[in-house]
Amino acid sequence: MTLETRDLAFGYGARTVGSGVTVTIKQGEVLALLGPNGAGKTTLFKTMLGLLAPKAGDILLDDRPLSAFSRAERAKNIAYVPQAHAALFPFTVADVVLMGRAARLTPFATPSRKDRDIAGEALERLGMTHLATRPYTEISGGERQMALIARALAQEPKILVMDEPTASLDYGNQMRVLTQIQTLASEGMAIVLSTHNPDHVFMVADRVALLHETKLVALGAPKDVLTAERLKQLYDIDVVIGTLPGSDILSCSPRLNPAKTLPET
Ligand SMILES: Nc1ncnc2c1ncn2[C@@H]1O[C@H](COP(=O)(O)OP(=O)(O)OP(=O)(O)O)[C@@H](O)[C@H]1O
Repeated sequence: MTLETRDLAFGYGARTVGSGVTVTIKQGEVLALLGPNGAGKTTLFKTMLGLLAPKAGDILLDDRPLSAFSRAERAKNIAYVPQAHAALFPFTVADVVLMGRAARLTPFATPSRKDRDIAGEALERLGMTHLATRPYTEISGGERQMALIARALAQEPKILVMDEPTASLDYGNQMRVLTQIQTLASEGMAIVLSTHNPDHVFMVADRVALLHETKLVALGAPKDVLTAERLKQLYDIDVVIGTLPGSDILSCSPRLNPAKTLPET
């Protein structure tokens, strides 16, 4: 299954946040989206998911307009992991993950043994089984993030869209989630994720797209796109990029500049 945007413009009300985004995400591929705070990554994702109406352009799922798919059909194919927010209702973690099965149930049907097993497997995959009976309102932000990833896996989607999936996770869970992303892609899932960490892009992404000043300024293999010049352009930070002894994965070493002040927001 492929998800494609053609000359997509997106935004809120009268305001266009970004435009001219043309990209195709294919089965088995990890595409990372990188861009400064406020660049429009979440807005682009919500538009690609059909949660926000496009301002211009097209979104196609397997060459068919996304708008031609029912909500249930979309949910069977595409799962979304939003950034974790404070929860309102004290569902257990197991129930939150089971909600990922909703798109696969007929109206008013209750989840079957199989649905519970799949939700249980998703929790296990992320090492979350010990939290299954805890209220979702009484776990940490990082644990909520992991539960939302498990919920998306329980949905058994073909395409997974993840908004900063490692943002609130400890170092170990960041690597566990990145490992799962790699495994899911090798099993054929298409994954689009946003991140603020270029090292994570080098670790798992096949391609990276850079969103800057309302445009997609670059799209390609991480080693070609994520250069010191580009990162300077995006973040106004000097970095050295290279491989450490014993590793064949590129990583960034930023240089701190005490003379620099914080930009005004
Ligand atoms: N609900 C909204 N209504 C109007 N404008 C919004 C809304 N949500 C976000 N924006 C604005 O749209 C722009 C893009 O926001 P968005 O959340 O998509 O950026 P982002 O790249 O995901 O940022 P971050 O890296 O900080 O999460 C920002 O200028 C933001 O202030």
